[in-house]
Amino acid sequence: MQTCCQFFCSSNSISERALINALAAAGISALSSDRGEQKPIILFFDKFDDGLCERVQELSDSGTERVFAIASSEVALTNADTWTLLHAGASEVFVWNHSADPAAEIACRIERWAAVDELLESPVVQTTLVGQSPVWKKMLRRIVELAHFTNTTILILGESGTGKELVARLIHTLDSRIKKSEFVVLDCATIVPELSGSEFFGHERGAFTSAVHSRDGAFSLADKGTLFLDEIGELPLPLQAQLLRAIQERTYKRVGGNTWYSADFRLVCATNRDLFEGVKLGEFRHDLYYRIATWIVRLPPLRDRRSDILPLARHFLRQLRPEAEPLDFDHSVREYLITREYPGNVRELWQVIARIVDRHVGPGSITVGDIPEDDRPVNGESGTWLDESFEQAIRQALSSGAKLKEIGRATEETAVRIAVDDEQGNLQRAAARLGVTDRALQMRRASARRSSL
Ligand SMILES: Nc1ncnc2c1ncn2[C@@H]1O[C@H](COP(=O)(O)OP(=O)(O)OP(=O)(O)O)[C@@H](O)[C@H]1O
Repeated sequence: MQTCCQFFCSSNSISERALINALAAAGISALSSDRGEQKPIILFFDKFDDGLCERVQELSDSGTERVFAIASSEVALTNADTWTLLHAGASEVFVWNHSADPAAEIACRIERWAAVDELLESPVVQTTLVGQSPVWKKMLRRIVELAHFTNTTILILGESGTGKELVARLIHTLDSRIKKSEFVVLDCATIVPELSGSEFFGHERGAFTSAVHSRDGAFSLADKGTLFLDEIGELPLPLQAQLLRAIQERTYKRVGGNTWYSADFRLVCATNRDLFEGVKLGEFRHDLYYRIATWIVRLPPLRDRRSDILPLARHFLRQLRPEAEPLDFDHSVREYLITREYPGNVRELWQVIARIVDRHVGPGSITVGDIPEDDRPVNGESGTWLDESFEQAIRQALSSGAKLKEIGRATEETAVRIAVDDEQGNLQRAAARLGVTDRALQMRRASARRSSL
């Protein structure tokens, strides 16, 4: 498979041509100039220094998601440097001669990343889980990779309404096991303790008074499929003990039976609780925790991905009016949706849109009059952006040594980025929101790009 990357060499010990030839032999065509494309980038260096780190940071901040930092020799890279580069945003850091064929190693990684990105952009992902914000995409990329290339156990953490169940279903959909079977959901918050054994393990006929027939439980139903234990943080301690063996060994006995059965399932659990805190408080068994938390994925709350609000709102609008002509929100409604608080996260946004749709009539855009009275901001609620969190951010900037010019520039750049993201790249609309001309916005963006290079 022919793959492509950008390539920057600041090494004197290996010639750029020799590296490009080695990469080409492994099927990677390396472009040595910056074409502004979102290709993986290889930074080849002789010496770790602050400049290298800043370069990695800039690339990663500007949206380049795959950066290789490759040292020409072991002396160029200490362990501490490796971690510093990873924290700055590098996806991979290694020494060129760490293996017999380093170019092939790079090719393997690029190939995997390309496969993950292809899945990420596929209709099955894009039409179920809406969101393009960097924090969301980063999380989703991890999910997609785990779902498709492994059958590992995954614990999904996140506030209520952040999409945990949807993500669990996506994991099942993308699971590449041959002969994959069902997605089985068990809500641990609603299990009646007396019937819990039967719910999980099934029962034999006559196992208890109402057991007139034998019955399969969740472990059996999920055989060759996925078992999703929702709200696992609500599971009472005695039940946690009962589940240990079945989860560890994938074997269980039905209630009232003596035969051991085995079930081959992928386990996905979700909770909005801080499970690790629960372990410390003795509310959640630590041995169970370590069995379900092979991989932990944290879903961001909606307030941390505000640029996804409008795309989500438009997605719900289409879902709620499948037959109708496409509609959009007018400027004030867009502003309202973006700035409103959503303690119930995406579910709350869905409900707001559902209420707006209930009220809307006519073919024109959705306007503020469509927002139900109870959802409208009370007087004085808008314009509260100069609040404590704003002060806190400025305080942090000052205490980390940032000067007024730098703070001003960062604030402007952030406002521009948010407006452009919120308006999905429509520069005219972003300029109108920012109160500048299109041309002024374009110039600002160009100068921000230049200063980040
Ligand atoms: N990224 C998303 N794209 C589209 N719809 C979403 C997204 N995230 C959540 N939703 C929708 O929001 C609602 C809540 O999602 P879901 O039930 O998966 O959340 P949850 O985290 O499991 O909630 P809870 O903890 O309360 O069970 C659903 O209607 C779901 O379809």
